[in-house]
Amino acid sequence: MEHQSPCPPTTVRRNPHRNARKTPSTLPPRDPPPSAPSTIAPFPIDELLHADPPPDPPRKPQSPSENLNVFLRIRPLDIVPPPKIGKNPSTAAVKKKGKGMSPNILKGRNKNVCLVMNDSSSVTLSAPISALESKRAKSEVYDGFSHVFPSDSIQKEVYERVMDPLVEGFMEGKSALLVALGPTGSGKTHTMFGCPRDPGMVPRALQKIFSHSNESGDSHPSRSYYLSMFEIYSEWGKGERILDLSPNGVELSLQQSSVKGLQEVMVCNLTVAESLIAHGMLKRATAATNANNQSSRSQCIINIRNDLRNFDGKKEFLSSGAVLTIADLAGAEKARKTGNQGTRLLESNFINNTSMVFGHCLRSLLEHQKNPKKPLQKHCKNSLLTRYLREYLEGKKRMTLILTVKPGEDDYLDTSFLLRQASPYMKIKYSNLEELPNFPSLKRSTTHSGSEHLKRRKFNGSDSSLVNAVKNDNDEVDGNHTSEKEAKYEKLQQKANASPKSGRSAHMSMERLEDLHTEAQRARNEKIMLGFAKALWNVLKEYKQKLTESDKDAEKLRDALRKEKASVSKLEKELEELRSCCSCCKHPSIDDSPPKQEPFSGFSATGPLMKPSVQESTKCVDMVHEYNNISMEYHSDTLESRTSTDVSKEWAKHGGEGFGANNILLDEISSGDNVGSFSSPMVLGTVHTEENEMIGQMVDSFSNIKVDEECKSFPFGGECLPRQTEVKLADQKGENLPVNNHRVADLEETNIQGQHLVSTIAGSEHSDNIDRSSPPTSNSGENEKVVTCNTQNSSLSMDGEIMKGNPKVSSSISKSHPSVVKHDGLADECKVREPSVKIQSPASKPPNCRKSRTRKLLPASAMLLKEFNSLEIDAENAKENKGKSSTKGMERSQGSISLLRLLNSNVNR
Ligand SMILES: Nc1ncnc2c1ncn2[C@@H]1O[C@H](COP(=O)(O)OP(=O)(O)OP(=O)(O)O)[C@@H](O)[C@H]1O
Repeated sequence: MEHQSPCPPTTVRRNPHRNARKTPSTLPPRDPPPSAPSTIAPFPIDELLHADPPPDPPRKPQSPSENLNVFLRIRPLDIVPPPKIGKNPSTAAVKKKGKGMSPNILKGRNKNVCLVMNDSSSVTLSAPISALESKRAKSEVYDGFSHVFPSDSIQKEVYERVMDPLVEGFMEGKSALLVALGPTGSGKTHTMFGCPRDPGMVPRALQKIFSHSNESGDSHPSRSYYLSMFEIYSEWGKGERILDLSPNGVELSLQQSSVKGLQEVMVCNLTVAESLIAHGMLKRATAATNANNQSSRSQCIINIRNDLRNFDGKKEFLSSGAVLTIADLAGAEKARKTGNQGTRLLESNFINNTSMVFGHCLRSLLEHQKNPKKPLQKHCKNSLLTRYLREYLEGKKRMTLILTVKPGEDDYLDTSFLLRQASPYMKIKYSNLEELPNFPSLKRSTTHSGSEHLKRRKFNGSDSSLVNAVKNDNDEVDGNHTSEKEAKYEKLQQKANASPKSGRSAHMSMERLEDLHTEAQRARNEKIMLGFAKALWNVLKEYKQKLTESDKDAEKLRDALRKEKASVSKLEKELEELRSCCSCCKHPSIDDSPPKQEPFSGFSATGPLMKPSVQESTKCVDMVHEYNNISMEYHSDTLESRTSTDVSKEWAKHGGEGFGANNILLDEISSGDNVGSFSSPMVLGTVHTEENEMIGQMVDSFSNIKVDEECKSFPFGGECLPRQTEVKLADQKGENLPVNNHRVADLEETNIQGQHLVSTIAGSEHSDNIDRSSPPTSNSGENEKVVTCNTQNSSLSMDGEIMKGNPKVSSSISKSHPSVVKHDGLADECKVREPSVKIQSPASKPPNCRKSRTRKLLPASAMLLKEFNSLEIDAENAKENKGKSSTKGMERSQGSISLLRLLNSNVNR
């Protein structure tokens, strides 16, 4: 029974291509595709899976004008799929399988594929039935790949096609970048790193590099390589981070397009390099998902830098600074397929976002190249990966892409997405960038338009004169000429483009041109550094100037401070001297330094009141002034310090000259101006010596005298001349009499002024209760009695009032004269003086005392008489006492006698 063979279920009639892209016309012509019809006839899938790949086209040398190389690698289909997370408890066993990275191909288990290889540069993507919305089949042809690696391709083949040209270029000094793109589990990591049994691109590249180095080790001893490895990851979705995958690597940061702090390990042999790579792979973040049991969760980047230090003199190596970069990106993944949750889901977002940004950058570059008016979008700044690969993504450096896909029907959407996204990249064109690496002028110009790249690429540099001109210009290090050099270089390129030449001479010229550009770059760097140094120098100069000014100001301040200190010390010295003088003044020697005629302001002898008296008075007036000074000193601050000896000496010195009535003092006292200060307890309370006591008594006596300005009876000068006449009379009458008795008797017997004088001495001028009826006596004893009686009366009669009026002053006075009370005569005098002082005190004065004051001065002779009496009493009492003061009293008595004699003689004259 013959059965009609049914229509094969796997036969799918697909619609004609809708989005299939023809090979770009700019691509080099490839071998005619075996069969790339627009409509694919139904064919068994087994044929597709197990059919031999079409013969590879002959390998052509990479043209400088070729487009972006995009390779496609199809992962084997029959690999044991990873167990579902959480459903299979034996995950560890599965992981162990996966770790072995040996494809466990289950032949015939899943023969439904969606991607078939048409030829070495094209594939056809057929949508599975389940994915079709309608019954109409859908297939897409993607052509134009640099090469398509079938599922059974081996690592070596991939390396030779993809990596080896880059390594060779790297060895020649050309930087290169290889990026693996593809959905999760598509074999990116396997392609890049492989396994020990089947190493991937990186191990093979290292093997090639070091084998080449070993072969030419003797001739190029200066060549060295540095390896660095880092990953960009996202932890808990908190942004991107960079981790150094080298041993002792730490977290890094990205500045501009360079990773700051990235460790570069110098590798001198393959073993070291492989161990570093293995260590980095162990350190790299991976996790198991439903799509891949060891899924990469980060973007891993490996840099191999070729550092060529010297030249061998024969061959010129331009590999200095060339970097070979290999990037294994984490594959885009769908949460539905991976089953990611939580952290894995956040990582998926980061991975998908990075892949999307990467694609945006390349698409923007492509659009910009198509239409130069369209600006290059700045998508690179949206992720660390694109920022790091910015120069590549902006078309400044050549890069290579290898796409890994899974051919299964289940992976149709992922594969379709990747092919649709990446197939346009094949149209990205590169100018001759690799031949002119790291040229600043070129870097700037490439950002403007792609047409300039073409111009540079066509440059053959055969015009040696122009090259020499540029070289000569480059010899100048002056940075100002660098821009001119660059301009000349641009002109040079334009002229060279106008007359292109080919062949070996053009290539050599290009190499020389590279040297010139290297020198130009050096000069530009020097210019930049020179400008920076100048700016820094200017700033330092400004700071130095400011510092100098500040130092000057500080020096001025220091000088001023020194002066101030000197003045302060000087003042302190003066103060000390004054203090020492004060202490010395406590024991002044008047004999050695007689007081000068510089009256104290409050006791000035040259005041308006005293002027007429000075002119008209006799020497006695001068003596009064003399005493004025003495008294001034006495009352200023030497009152308490002057010893009896000093006073006696002064007394003896002045003899009859220096002793006299202190008119000014009297004036001041009687006017009440200085009563307060004069009668201050502080001053008077410090008087303890006999001399001070005596002087105090004298001053007190003076204070009793009131100058009657209205009566004009001042005895010595001016208006008081009548008194002086009366004094003369008294003097004429009592020549041989004792001075005291004579004076007192004369005064009391002959004129009213005498009585007035006596009463004034007694301080009874203003006292109404003084007994004025006491009869005067003519003998000395009576006189003395009268005086005593008068004084006693006055004192008795005054005491009560005064004590009431100013007990404080009275108390102070009594304290200041403690010894006076012991002697009757002196006590009487004191009793007389005490109330008189009190009478003159402000407290006892009437309110209008100052306006209606009367000044009445005693003749100096009267006062001297009074004092003389006291001295006599002192002399008599001295015998009863210890005898010390008697001698002094006698001296003073003698001085007083001589003084009185002199006074009398002056008066007589
Ligand atoms: N060409 C191949 N031949 C044999 N096995 C392969 C091939 N490609 C991938 N595999 C296997 O597939 C599994 C996943 O591969 P790999 O981890 O390289 O995928 P991936 O693209 O890096 O995934 P992810 O993006 O998640 O890291 C590995 O077990 C690997 O051994």
